[in-house]
Amino acid sequence: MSPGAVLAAAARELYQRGWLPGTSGNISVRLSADTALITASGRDKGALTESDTVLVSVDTSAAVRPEAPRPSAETTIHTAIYRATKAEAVVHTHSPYATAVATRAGNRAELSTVDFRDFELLKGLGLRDPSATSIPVFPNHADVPRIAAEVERYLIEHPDAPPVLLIEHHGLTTWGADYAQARNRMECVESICQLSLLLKGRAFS
Ligand SMILES: CSC[C@@H](O)[C@@H](O)C(=O)COP(=O)(O)O
Ligand SMILES: [Zn+2]
Repeated sequence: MSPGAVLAAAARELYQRGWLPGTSGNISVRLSADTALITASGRDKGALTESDTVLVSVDTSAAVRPEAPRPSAETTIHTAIYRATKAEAVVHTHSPYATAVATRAGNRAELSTVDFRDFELLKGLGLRDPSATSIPVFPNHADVPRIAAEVERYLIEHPDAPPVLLIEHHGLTTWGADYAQARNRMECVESICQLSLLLKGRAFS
């Protein structure tokens, strides 16, 4: 399968799980040192096809070909992650439990963190110490490049940060060495957030 067909099939699968409602969410894979393929903006992710993907520059976040569809509105966040980490794939969802945790834990104006401890699924995140982690929660600025700049600065200043970020009132982003790993991490975090909410308050200790 071509990278575009892989992205489209991935988006359809995440949509079926209920994690990309109402055209939300975006996925990208790195294709070379300076390029990544990302989902086009505003498309129904449950019906995505290969033609709904766009090649963008990791350096500028712009589409490589001017006639291409408009890339995701959140392309700058993906490219910030590619510049700041060794990620080869990035997944952004509006999965409900992670979004609820981000919204309860966040601070509208400033970066905060949410701490998780002792969940077996933390082992799915590739952490040096999987017994606990601190996930950053970024303010949901209307200006997406401002979110991206804060993400890039945080990841450069915290090289051991988990491959996960939350955006308040918005959603979840994970990344990994390939799409399968990024998606698997997303599923682990969504499940940890669900468990945290079931356990009421434990995510906010
Ligand atoms: C449908 S509202 C969600 C969007 O504002 C955005 O957060 C999102 O996840 C999808 O944006 P997109 O530009 O389609 O990649
Ligand atoms: Zn989003």
